[in-house]
Amino acid sequence: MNTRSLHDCPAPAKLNLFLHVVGRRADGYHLLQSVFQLIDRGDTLHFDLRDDGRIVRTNDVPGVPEESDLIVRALRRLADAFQQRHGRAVPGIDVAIHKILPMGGGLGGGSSDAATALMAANHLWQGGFGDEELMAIGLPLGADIPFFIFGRTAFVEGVGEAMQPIEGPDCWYVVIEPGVSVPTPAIFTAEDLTRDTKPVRIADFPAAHQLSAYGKNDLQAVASRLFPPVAQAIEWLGQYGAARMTGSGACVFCALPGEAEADQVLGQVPAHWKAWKARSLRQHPLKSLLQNNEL
Ligand SMILES: C[C@@](CO)(OP(=O)(O)O)[C@H](O)COP(=O)(O)OP(=O)(O)OC[C@H]1O[C@@H](n2ccc(N)nc2=O)[C@H](O)[C@@H]1O
Ligand SMILES: Nc1ncnc2c1ncn2[C@@H]1O[C@H](COP(=O)(O)OP(=O)(O)O)[C@@H](O)[C@H]1O
Repeated sequence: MNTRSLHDCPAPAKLNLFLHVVGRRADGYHLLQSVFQLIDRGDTLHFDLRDDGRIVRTNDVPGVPEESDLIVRALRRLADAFQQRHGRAVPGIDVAIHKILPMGGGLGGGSSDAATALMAANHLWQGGFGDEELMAIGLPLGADIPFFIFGRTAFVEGVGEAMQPIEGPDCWYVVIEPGVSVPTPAIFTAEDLTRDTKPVRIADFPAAHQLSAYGKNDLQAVASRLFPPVAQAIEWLGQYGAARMTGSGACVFCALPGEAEADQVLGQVPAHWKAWKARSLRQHPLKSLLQNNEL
């Protein structure tokens, strides 16, 4: 295995099969309950060691300056932790990103990129940090980062820090990108957001194959009001099953039992929406690749 580079590292998207707002913390942050499901579509990252200690993003990402990129910010935090633990600076790293996930899509793209960067750089730098440590480094930058490092279908509580593995569905999804970018703060500050859904327990969940239709997304009504294309996509996709929004939007998904059924729905999607299919994943593909030394 090449010890100086890791190329073609996957940063998969997630879907929130349901997302309940069950309360609010004293600091204004909302307490959530959600099932997070990984899917086999995502960004791809490439890493090469440097020898000058610098952390460099080597390509442009429209709308995301290098300094504010979650990848770069996460790697800086990892470099600080490395310095503290090992008493020396990191070697540095180049990161190239091939971005296909939409921003403000509720697919967790930025968080997944950051999680992949933390896992890959920890490997290349031989940082020796465990998953729990990487999760703690990532959490202040994005609530979804710990989930991507956890890397399995999970029941997530709190503000994204409490996770339990669960058995997820084995199915296909059709996902519509309604063409708008939803800013998460606008949803959480809305007056009409309901914040009092009764907490659920894993014991309440239906069988795994029915999980994609369980519960609801409490952020959906507000997002639909503020961004009408979200409501239109949910209504259209609802012809084919339980269609709902992921995260704070804007993307909308519907579970289908197989690829053929997903292809059938995709063939009908109106031309003004971008849409695609993806399969549910049981495990984060980068974790499997690193564990099996396959990169
Ligand atoms: C709701 C989720 C579900 O996955 O949405 P997506 O980002 O995936 O769409 C996440 O928890 C999003 O968490 P995160 O990605 O950290 O949100 P940010 O954009 O940093 O949060 C922006 C703002 O939303 C509010 N916020 C966020 C998360 C939360 N549990 N309660 C909140 O009240 C806060 O005011 C915060 O300052
Ligand atoms: N590497 C990155 N990829 C995507 N977005 C990023 C990245 N770094 C920072 N961001 C910022 O995070 C915001 C949320 O992006 P993203 O995580 O893709 O959406 P969501 O949280 O809705 O799933 C973007 O609008 C962007 O400004």
